[in-house]
Amino acid sequence: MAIERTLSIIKPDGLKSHVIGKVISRFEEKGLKPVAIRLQQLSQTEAEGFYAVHKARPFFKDLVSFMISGPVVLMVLEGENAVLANREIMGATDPKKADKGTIRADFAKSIDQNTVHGSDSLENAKNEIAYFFRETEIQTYSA
Ligand SMILES: Nc1ncnc2c1ncn2[C@@H]1O[C@H](COP(=O)(O)OP(=O)(O)OP(=O)(O)O)[C@@H](O)[C@H]1O
Repeated sequence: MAIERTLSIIKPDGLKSHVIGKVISRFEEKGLKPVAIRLQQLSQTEAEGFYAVHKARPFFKDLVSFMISGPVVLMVLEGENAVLANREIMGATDPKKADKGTIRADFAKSIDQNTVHGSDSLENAKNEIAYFFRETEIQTYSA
């Protein structure tokens, strides 16, 4: 088992529905430690840059508008197999298809307002963490 870091974002709908604490608890309960946390209003340029891989997708414009519709919580999560573990805790992109007990099944309204983002590979996690955090903003701690 490898200790990894991954980027997690609580999207604007998660803040509007007041589930920041519940979402973070889901991670902590499953052994993913937040080692950096910041509340931030993303600019349009930051959101477009973050989702640049989706630029050609039909939902890109709406995705960017949604991501700047209010502040988000940016987090680095650390733990065993953190990238995959986070994806499992989040559930499928579409909350209607997400397993019961996952964040998206329990808190998300729709595929476009799906409460959380999580890096989908270790390589993307490294890039996404570096997109938002300097190494000095990440503070690790043991049990
Ligand atoms: N068909 C769609 N209609 C509207 N929005 C979509 C659609 N597909 C994806 N999205 C939005 O774009 C985001 C990125 O899509 P992607 O396919 O990378 O999903 P994901 O990896 O599960 O989500 P994320 O990257 O946010 O963790 C999704 O989280 C969702 O908010």
